[in-house]
Amino acid sequence: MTMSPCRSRCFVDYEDLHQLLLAVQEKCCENHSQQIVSISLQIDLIDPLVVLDKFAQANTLNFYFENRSKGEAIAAIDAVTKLEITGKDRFSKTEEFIKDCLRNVVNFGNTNQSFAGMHFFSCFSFFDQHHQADYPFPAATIFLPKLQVAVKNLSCTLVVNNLIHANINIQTILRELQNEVKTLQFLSHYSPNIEFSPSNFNKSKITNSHSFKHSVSSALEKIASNHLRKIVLADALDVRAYNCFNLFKSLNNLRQLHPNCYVFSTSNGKGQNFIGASPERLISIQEQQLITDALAGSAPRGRTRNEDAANAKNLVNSNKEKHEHSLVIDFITQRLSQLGLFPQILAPRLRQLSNIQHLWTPITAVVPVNIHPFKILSQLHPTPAVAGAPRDIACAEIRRYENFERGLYAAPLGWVDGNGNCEFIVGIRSALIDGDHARLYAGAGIVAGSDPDKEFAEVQLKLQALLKALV
Ligand SMILES: C=C(O[C@@H]1C=C(C(=O)O)C=C[C@H]1O)C(=O)O
Repeated sequence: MTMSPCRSRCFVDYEDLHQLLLAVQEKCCENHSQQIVSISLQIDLIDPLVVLDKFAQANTLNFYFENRSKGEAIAAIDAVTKLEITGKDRFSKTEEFIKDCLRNVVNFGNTNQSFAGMHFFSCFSFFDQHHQADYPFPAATIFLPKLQVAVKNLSCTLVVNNLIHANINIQTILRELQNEVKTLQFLSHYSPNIEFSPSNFNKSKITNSHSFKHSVSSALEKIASNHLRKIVLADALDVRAYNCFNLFKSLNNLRQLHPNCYVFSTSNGKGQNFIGASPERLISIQEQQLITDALAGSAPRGRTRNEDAANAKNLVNSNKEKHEHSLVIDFITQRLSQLGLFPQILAPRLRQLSNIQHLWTPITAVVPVNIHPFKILSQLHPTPAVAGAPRDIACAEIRRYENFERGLYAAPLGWVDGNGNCEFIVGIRSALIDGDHARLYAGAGIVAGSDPDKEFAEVQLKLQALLKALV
């Protein structure tokens, strides 16, 4: 038995792996079938963003997810298998896809590590059908990556997934793994030196300020006539830069400027990326413990400590903001209860970000093993934090008021493993990047008492914070 020391922490028993792959292939030949072999290895600490930069190609599906305050980051590169679909049953179809893959897997290596084993990466659009025919992402994408590097609590895990069948060359798989491990070993010594040099750009508005405020006033009339209680209206900003946007640089800026947000990026394999820094967790499940955020009601951060405290106090005491917030809590608890869960509402608190602060109420529940995370996603998305109430009426009105496709904006995006652990966030404060062009998105919740000027200012505040990170 040969042990190949490839780095200080990573030992791959290539002989054992070779035997396993041959045995799996033999079975595949007998049954005329395919099988996934998922190899998990502990490796030296490496920045997953550096991995994304090194391995991501414009023509592959890639995913990046980082939560600095939790000490977690994941890069997922290229797909072993994927599903891209549209339509109402997109959540149940993606659930079936995962279940099919899980029936067909053999694990190898260090499976007790955090983020070991198969993880699926997924993004959805806000609506299940696009009105813009050439919108570059499907309504649902899910993929199992070929290569995944994840960090949690300063420990780093490499997962390499392979599809084994009769015609695959096992030697090639082993050689590729050796090369990947070698490349990662080299990258672990690499510390990116990213200069912050804003590039030249031109901005153009999708909605002018007058028409956004007009939409808010019109929505307020509908709220006054009881047609609606809340609607979230978004604005988009188009930016054309002198050079192509640098994904790596933008993500690095985002994680530095918004250290307590989820920084994310997902690609469509055709050259477009959807990226952002979102404060809003849709669901996170760890060993059946679910946590979700009711996040709605906002105020800017103050320029001084006193101003900041005054803004926070006004926010916490505002009946209008509290009403906007409670609509989200009510919806989430109702939906979780309909699934047979028993939601617990934790104490309300403030979520203070670098530029803005929000009312925030975490809600927890225990998830029975027979309820898949995607069932919960399909129940919760979209919450009144990004759509409104009643939900269906709000969604129909959003289509009427907004003159652009929301696409992946304000929709679920995240990962799920084979044991029902997952983390999905809401893709707000986000941008669609296409070469030298970016479309930035942000919105604000409108309820009785909203002021069109203030709502417009809130959206601009969010857009400017994003723009600062991108260029
Ligand atoms: C819709 C967005 O944010 C949502 C709207 C908020 C509000 O209006 O107070 C607060 C948090 C989010 O739920 C966005 O940032 O695009």
